[in-house]
Amino acid sequence: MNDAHQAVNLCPGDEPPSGLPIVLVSAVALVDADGRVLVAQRPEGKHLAGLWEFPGGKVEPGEPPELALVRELKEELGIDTAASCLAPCGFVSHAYEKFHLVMLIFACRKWNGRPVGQQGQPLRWVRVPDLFKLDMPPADRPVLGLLQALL
Ligand SMILES: Nc1nc2c([nH]c(=O)n2[C@@H]2O[C@H](COP(=O)(O)OP(=O)(O)OP(=O)(O)O)[C@@H](O)[C@H]2O)c(=O)[nH]1
Ligand SMILES: [Mg+2]
Repeated sequence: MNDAHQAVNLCPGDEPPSGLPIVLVSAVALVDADGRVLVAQRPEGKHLAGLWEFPGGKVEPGEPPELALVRELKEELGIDTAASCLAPCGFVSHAYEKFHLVMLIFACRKWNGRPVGQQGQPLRWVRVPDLFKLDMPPADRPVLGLLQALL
């Protein structure tokens, strides 16, 4: 056991603040009746184009994260849901080259409508163990562990 007065360095990899802007994103694990999760392929021309992601997007200033996600799900997938249908799962914090991403992850099992990529982005329903085989953004890896534990 650690002596309370003893200096310990538990996090030797910690670095000083990077000065990168923080970007807050809300994203969702949309879960169907078979326990599969929806992923979308990021459109051409966007950061990390071609990778499979959890639908969602940037939280606007003053916007509650749940409402940002309800808005994004309408814009990106054409489905309707509500803040009360979003269960917080966790978050990831990841430094990209030009910004630091803080992404809140919600699970959602109730929505109206059939998800269709509104910018033509391909969609796939994937079992959680199979998510590990997909090409996803580097920030998303810890999310898979979260989903494995929770779903
Ligand atoms: N939606 C989403 N964004 C992710 C994931 N993983 C990840 O690193 N991101 C990053 O989070 C950032 C913001 O996401 P976004 O591009 O969906 O934002 P958005 O829908 O508001 O798009 P816009 O800025 O073109 O309007 C992007 O740089 C994206 O690469 C993920 O699983 N889902
Ligand atoms: Mg988006």
